Amino acid sequence: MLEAKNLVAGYGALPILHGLSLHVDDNEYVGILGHNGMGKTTLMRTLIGHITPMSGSISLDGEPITGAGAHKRARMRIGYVPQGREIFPSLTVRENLMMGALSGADKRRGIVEEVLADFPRLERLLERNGGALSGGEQQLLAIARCLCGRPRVMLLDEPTEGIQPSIIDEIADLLLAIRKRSSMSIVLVEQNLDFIQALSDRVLIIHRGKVSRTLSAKDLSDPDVVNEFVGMG
Ligand SMILES: Nc1ncnc2c1ncn2[C@@H]1O[C@H](COP(=O)(O)OP(=O)(O)OP(=O)(O)O)[C@@H](O)[C@H]1O
Repeated sequence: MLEAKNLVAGYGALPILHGLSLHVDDNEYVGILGHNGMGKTTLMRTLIGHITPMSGSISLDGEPITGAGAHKRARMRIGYVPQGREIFPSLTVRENLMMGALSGADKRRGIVEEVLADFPRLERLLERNGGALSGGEQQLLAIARCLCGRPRVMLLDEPTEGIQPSIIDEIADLLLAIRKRSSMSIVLVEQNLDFIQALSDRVLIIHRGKVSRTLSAKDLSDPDVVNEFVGMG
């Protein structure tokens, strides 16, 4: 459904991705692992349209979207939850969610309420400013805001970074429940091996700007594999 072919992308004249290809099917959750600085965030920013690749192509259902900006991609229902969350700190939780609904393709009334049904912790905080939430609550808000745009594919960049374990479990349970009842796909960049293993159908190892290997979630239980290909074990 989402397909990237031979992406070369980076900053200025310096490529960070060196011919990276990947595809994500409907309802598939694909994890991405790699050392710091290997280009995981650069990949996400290229997929969402913040970075225009120097060469290569990106398509959604066969339609080329390589040159389309982030707003068009949101309308095409590619959602992005960036590393560091980037919620609006001076807007309330409710207003943050309304912004997410506005940027998406589906402008139906009631979307915010539908999404909130999965986020009881946020329902209690609706009138609080985003900046006054804990890190974990902000992460939940960033995911909920993205879901308000009704994404077909959600790009999630290190959602567990700096988050308390109970909220990490909530996020994992929520994403697994969504997979059961919708066809949404996820591309998940993550350093937390337990989390990526719990959620991913396949895990791509990124090394020097390319996919160097594809692992099954089961492979991640093998410390030798993890040491060899990820160096995090
Ligand atoms: N705005 C920028 N301008 C120039 N170089 C950048 C910029 N952002 C990132 N880089 C460089 O691109 C390389 C890849 O960075 P990227 O953030 O994609 O890596 P990453 O795999 O996501 O790492 P991390 O796990 O640390 O977030 C790094 O060497 C980084 O210094």
